[in-house]
Amino acid sequence: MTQTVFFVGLGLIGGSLAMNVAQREDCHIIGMDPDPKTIEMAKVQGVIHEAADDFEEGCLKADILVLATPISITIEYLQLLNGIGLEKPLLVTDVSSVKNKVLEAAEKISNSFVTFVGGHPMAGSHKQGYSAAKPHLFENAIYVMTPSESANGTEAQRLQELFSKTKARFLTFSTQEHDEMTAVISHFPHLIASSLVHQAKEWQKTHPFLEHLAAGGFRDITRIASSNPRLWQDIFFQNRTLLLQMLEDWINEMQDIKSLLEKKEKQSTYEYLVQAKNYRDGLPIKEKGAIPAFYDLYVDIHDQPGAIYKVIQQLAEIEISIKNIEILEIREGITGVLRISFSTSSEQHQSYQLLNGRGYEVMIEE
Ligand SMILES: NC(=O)c1ccc[n+]([C@@H]2O[C@H](COP(=O)([O-])OP(=O)(O)OC[C@H]3O[C@@H](n4cnc5c(N)ncnc54)[C@H](O)[C@@H]3O)[C@@H](O)[C@H]2O)c1
Ligand SMILES: O=C(O)C(=O)C[C@]1(C(=O)O)C=C[C@@H](O)C=C1
Repeated sequence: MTQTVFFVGLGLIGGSLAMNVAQREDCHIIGMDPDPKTIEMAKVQGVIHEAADDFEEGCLKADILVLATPISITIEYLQLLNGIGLEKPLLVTDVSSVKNKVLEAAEKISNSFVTFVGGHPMAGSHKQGYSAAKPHLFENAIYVMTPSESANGTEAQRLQELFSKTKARFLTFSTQEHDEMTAVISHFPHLIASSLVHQAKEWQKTHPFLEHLAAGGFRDITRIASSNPRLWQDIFFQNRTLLLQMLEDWINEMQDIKSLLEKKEKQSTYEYLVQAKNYRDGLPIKEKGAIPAFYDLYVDIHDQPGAIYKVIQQLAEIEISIKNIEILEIREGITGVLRISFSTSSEQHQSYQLLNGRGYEVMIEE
């Protein structure tokens, strides 16, 4: 049976989800977005079948509503649902990175046709808008569901089925649990990344060459500071209480590290680093089903035309398929590092043997 899905907000997340739903044959998709170019692109690509200019108009036609707008706007839309004269059930979900106020607004909906199940696909990018959307964005990512009081397991199940093409892994948490965990592993790190960039900017005033050294580690740790500032302002203020608490903990921790350095406590400093390394190395990056099982190989290459092609060609000759390839650092005329990811450890080791044997500088991250 065909169901009508109404996407409000077709940016990075809404666009990527809609691309997955569009692969199904049982869905009619309506899209709404204030950006006319977005609507045009989504229509041309067959990601939406129809555009709506009005929220109410779309809701009246829909069986499922997906709110993929900035969080404060999502809350405003939820508040509008009471005033809409629905004549059939409407399953509502969102994609917000912080859940407490969204659920609060959803619990206030008295319209008996509406059931709300919160959602948060835990993958994204520092890019924004429909042009950055891609159907495989959520492959192997965790997709958190936060059902409201009135939802039974069936509705969450229905959404999982709707988004099954994403190949995400669905888990259910309470909003509190969700917001605490995302504060630690997503929102607070973002705040720190932005602060590190500010620190570098300050030091550049007295060290003009500094920006040219900002490669490798600095780039890795601050990539997310290039994200959409409006979106993150919203996230920080939606999760403000927890972030304030984490800042307190962080300041205390920085005081402890400062004291280790002041007192020249080399052994304790070493142990601090070892403990961090052990915890990070133990994160379930290679665990099947959690985050994708990638086996990485690092190959030094020279910044010369065809250098990357040559490496790939040699792997293709022995029929090794590459899952992902990334240039980590490449500066004019200097050696760069190619990170090649494979699906299996055996492909990783075979590639190591081959390239190492042919004189490449190769490293495996175990
Ligand atoms: N960016 C990420 O990494 C990420 C990851 C997971 C979840 N999220 C959540 O997804 C949501 C959207 O973020 P995004 O990254 O897709 O942002 P985005 O800027 O790429 O997309 C937002 C879209 O909403 C549209 N929009 C703005 N106001 C609107 C309105 N009044 N009505 C309808 N559409 C409107 C915009 O035109 C844009 O297309 C946020 O709630 C965010 O917390 C973001
Ligand atoms: O990859 C990124 O750029 C992200 O910041 C993605 C990220 C994250 O912190 O992991 C950011 C916010 C979302 O709510 C979910 C995912």
